[in-house]
Amino acid sequence: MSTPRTACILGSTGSIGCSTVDLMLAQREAWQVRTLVGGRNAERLAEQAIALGARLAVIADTDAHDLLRERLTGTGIETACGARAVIEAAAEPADWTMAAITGAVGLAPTLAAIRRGQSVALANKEALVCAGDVMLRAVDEARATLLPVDSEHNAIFQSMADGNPVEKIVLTASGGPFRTASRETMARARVEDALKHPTWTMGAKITIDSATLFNKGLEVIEAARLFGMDESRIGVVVHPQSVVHGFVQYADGSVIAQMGAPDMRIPIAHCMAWPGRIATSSRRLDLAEIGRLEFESPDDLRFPALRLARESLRAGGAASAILSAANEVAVEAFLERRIGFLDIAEIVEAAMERLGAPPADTLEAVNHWDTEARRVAGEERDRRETRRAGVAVAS
Ligand SMILES: NC(=O)C1=CN([C@@H]2O[C@H](COP(=O)(O)OP(=O)(O)OC[C@H]3O[C@@H](n4cnc5c(N)ncnc54)[C@H](OP(=O)(O)O)[C@@H]3O)[C@@H](O)[C@H]2O)C=CC1
Ligand SMILES: CC(=O)[C@@H](O)[C@H](O)COP(=O)(O)O
Ligand SMILES: [Mn+2]
Repeated sequence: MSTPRTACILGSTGSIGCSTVDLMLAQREAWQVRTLVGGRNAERLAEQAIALGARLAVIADTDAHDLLRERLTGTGIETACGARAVIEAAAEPADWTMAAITGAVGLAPTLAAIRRGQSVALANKEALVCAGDVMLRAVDEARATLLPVDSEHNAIFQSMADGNPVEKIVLTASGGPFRTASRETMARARVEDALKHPTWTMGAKITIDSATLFNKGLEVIEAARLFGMDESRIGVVVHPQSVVHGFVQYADGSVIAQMGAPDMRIPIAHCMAWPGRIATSSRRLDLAEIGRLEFESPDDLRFPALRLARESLRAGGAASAILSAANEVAVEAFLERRIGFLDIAEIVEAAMERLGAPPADTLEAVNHWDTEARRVAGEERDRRETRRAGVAVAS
């Protein structure tokens, strides 16, 4: 029997994290999970640490540490808490790390994992969007291997297997819950409506991003960074069934696509086994049962996110970091019912207009513009929230 590979899961308590834990439990003899990191969910983190026999469980929220310690008393599993402990945990030796913390807060731990120079399976797209140059430089310097978890990027990665020059890549988008909705319906959309993703089950932030199409915008930026391609060679097509995840077009006109059931355990398993493959119990595709695969162009008027993402790539510098940070602020405010659904893209556009595309080739600069974007987006959010409250009182 071969020696188990050691692993660390950042964001183990979330949607991607739980799928990764499932796969690791199904392959117990092949993996030794050393470190698990969660945000607030101490109960789930403790259960996972016990089930996997982890050595260390770290929780970002210091208020949740007592509960984590209590649940792990007598198990021999060490615990720690706070942002610094999360980064230190990510820097602990591990052959393979899953980076699945949501948002720019995942950047520092993901960079810490990259810097120790092993394999990092990247789900946390916001980190690559906000700090592309910094992250890719760190990958080169540490000779780390970055494996794309995001279903579309994993599909492209799998479809590029023959190493020939690529003419164009295409990412598919489900279109989200408002694919066929009118702008008026979208203006009135409630949190519950926006969280009804048609095909995937995911965390709240990415589910709202799918509804605005900012997820696809972030993914265009993610693809530009991962595959070193200009945005003009990265297409997006709406595909409501989420069966085809990405296409690669070659100079001879051939198009290679990857398909699979909409289940993240498939791309995660690909990253765990790469360059080999492992078995999963994920549902197999029955194309005759599905019957039809549809494709259509995205509507840029109802969904400005793709245009904004492309503008940010063309502008360069911190523009994509500003877009992503402002989007994080706006999505959080929408989930808290402080702003309307259409306000999300308007807040992002306003932050981009106000801050432009300043240089951002160091981590300090990225962090600075991330903070600035959150401040400016916060002002835009507050203005809109006040206006909404005024309208509500008047009516
Ligand atoms: N879900 C999916 O199918 C896909 C997700 N992705 C990307 O993967 C990432 C994760 O998504 P998803 O799993 O859906 O999100 P979830 O919200 O389900 O999970 C996020 C994880 O991050 C943890 N977390 C939050 N804040 C912190 C923090 N400050 N420090 C440490 N950990 C923290 C959460 O902990 P806790 O829950 O304990 O608070 C949780 O474990 C996102 O970037 C998303 O865009 C990409 C493709 C598909
Ligand atoms: C599973 C995955 O990779 C998500 O990023 C998914 O793509 C979201 O669905 P949308 O296509 O609706 O953005
Ligand atoms: Mn995706």
